[in-house]
Amino acid sequence: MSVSTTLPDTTPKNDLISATRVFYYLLIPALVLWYIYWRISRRHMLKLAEKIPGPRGLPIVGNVLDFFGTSSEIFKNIYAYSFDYAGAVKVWIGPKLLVFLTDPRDVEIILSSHIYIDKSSEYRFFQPWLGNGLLISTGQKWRTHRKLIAPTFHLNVLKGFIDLFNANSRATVEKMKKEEGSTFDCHDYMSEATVEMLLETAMGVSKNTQDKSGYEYAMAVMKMCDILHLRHTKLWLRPDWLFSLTRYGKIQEQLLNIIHSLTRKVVKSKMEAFKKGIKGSVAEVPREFQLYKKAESNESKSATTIEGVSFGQSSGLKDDLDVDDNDVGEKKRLAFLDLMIESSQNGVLITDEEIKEQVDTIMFEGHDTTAAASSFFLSLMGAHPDIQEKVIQELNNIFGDSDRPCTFQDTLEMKYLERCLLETLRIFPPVPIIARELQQDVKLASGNYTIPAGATVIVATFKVHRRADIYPNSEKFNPDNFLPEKMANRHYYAFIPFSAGPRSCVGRKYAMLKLKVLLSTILRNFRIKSDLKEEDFQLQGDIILKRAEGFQVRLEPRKPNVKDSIKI
Ligand code: HEM
Repeated sequence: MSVSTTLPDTTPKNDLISATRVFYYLLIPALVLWYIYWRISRRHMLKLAEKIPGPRGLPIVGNVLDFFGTSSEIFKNIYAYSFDYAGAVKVWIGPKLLVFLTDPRDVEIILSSHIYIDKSSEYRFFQPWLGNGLLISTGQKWRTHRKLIAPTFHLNVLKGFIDLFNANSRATVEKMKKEEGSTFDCHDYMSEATVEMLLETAMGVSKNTQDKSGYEYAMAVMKMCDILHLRHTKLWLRPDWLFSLTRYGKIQEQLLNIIHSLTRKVVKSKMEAFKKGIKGSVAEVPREFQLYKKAESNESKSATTIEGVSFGQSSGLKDDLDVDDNDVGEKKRLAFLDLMIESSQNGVLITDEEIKEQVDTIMFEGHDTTAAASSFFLSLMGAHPDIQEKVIQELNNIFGDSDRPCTFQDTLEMKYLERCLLETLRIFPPVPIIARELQQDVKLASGNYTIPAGATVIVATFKVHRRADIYPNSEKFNPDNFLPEKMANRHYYAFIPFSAGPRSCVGRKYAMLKLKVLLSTILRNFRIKSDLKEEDFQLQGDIILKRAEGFQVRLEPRKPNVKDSIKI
C-alpha cells in the first residue's frame, strides 16, 4: 500500500466549498430577515427614539465604536457628547437603546418614582459576586430587605461607631507616615481603611477575622470592578458562556474566591458569637478611643443630620433614612449584621444565603465608593492649598493643639470640611452614572420626548453635577457651591451623589460620618501636596470613578510625630 493513501487528504473538496457558500447564502438573508423582524417588533420604540436627539451612528451597530478604547478614552468620548445636547441624549449600542438624562427635572421623574426602580440588565454581571443583594434585587424581595436594612444605618446606630472610626483613622495615619515626603497613591490606604472600618462597624467583627489585612480584599474588589467594566464595554465579553472561556472568566473565579472567603468568614464568626449569646460588635476599641459612651450623655440629642445638608428635608422630601430618632425603637438600634442574624432566626425575613449576599453588597458598596471619595478629597486638597489651609484652620479652631479623638459633636462643627466634601462628591461623584431599565414609557419634563419601554435610562450624575447653568464655573472646585443660600436655591435633584428617592444609598449618613472622622484625622496630621493640578486629573469610570493615573499625592507632617499623646 502506498504511503500517500494512509494520510488524511486535506485538499479542499468541492462539496466543502459549496457547504461554506450555502452557509453564507443562508446567513445573509437570515440577518436581513432578523433585522426586518426586529424593526417591526420594535417599531414603537424606534418611533419614540427617533425624536430624542443623539449622535449619528452606523446602521445596525449604532454608536458602538464610541465604546472602543481605554476606560479613560470611553469616559471622555461619552462626556464630550453631553456638550452637544442640552437635555436627553440617545445612543444605540447595536439593538440596545440608551438614553442619558442630564436635566434635574427628568432625573426627578426617574429617581423619585416607586415604579422605575428596576436596575438595567448590565447589573446582572454583578450577580456571581453580589447574588441578589440590595443593589440589584427588585420587587418584593428588594422592598422587604430595604425595610430591614435601612434602619441599621440610622444615626442612633452610627453614633456608636465613632470610637471605631477614630481608632481606625489613627491607625491609617500611622501607616501613612512611612510615605512622608514621597509621591504615592493614597487610594490603597483609603481602601484598606474603609474595608477595616466596615468590618468592625457594620459587620461588628474584629478586622483580624481574616488572616490578611483588608488590603487583599480591597485589591480583589478593585480588579473585579475592572472586569465588570470590561464586560460593560466589550460586547464579546457579555455572553456568560463566552466570558467563562476567556482568561477574564478564570481571573474572575479567583477574585471571587478571595472576596467570598472573607464574607463567609465574617458571617460564620458572627453566627458563632450569636450562638454564644454575644451581641453587638466584638471589635475591640483601644481604651484611649473609648469616647462614645462618655460623650453620649453630654451631646445634643436634637442633632438628626450628620451632613449639614438635609438631603431633601428642607424641601419636604424625606427618604427612609430621614426618620426621627424617636421613630427607631430599641430593637432596631442594632448594627447591620447583628440585625440580619437576629432576623434570620425565624427564617422568614431573611435566609442564611441572603445574609451572605447582603454582606457582599454592603462590603462592596460601602468600601469602594468611600475609598474613591476620600482619595478625590485628598487629591483636591493637594491641588488647592488655599482651600486646604481653610480646612486646617477650622480643625485648629475645633481641636486646638489637642490630639484627642473626634466626637460626634465635632463632626457637626466641621462646616467648611463638609462643604469641601460635598463639593468633592459634586465634581467627582464616585458613582458617575445610575442605570435603570424601563418597563413602561416615560414622558420627560425637559422637552417633548418620551423614552420608550425597554430602553435603558442612564442618570448621568457626572454631567448633572457639571451643568454650567446650575453651577457657575462648573468645572472648578469651589466649596462655596454648598453655602446654605446656594443650596436652598438649587433643584433638589441637581446634587445626587448618593442617588435619591426610594432606591437612594442606604449608607449615605454612614459614609458622611466616616469620611469626616477619617479625613479630619488625616488633615490634623498632614498637609497634602500634589504635583498635578485638578484639570490634569485623568478620569476613568470603571463602575466607580477613579483617577486613571492613580491618586498621587505627597504628605508633609503638620506636627512632630507624637505617639500615645492622646489627651481626653
Ligand atoms: C461616598 C460614598 C458613597 C456613595 C457616593 C454612594 C452612592 C450610591 C449610589 C449612587 C447608589 C445608587 C446606585 C444605583 O441605583 O445604581 C447607592 C446605592 C447603595 N449604597 Fe451607596 N454610596 C456610598 C457609600 C455607601 C456605604 C458606606 C454603604 C453601606 C455601608 C452603601 C450602601 C449602598 C447600598 C446597599 C445601595 C443599594 C440601595 C438600594 O438599591 O436600595 N453605600 N450608593
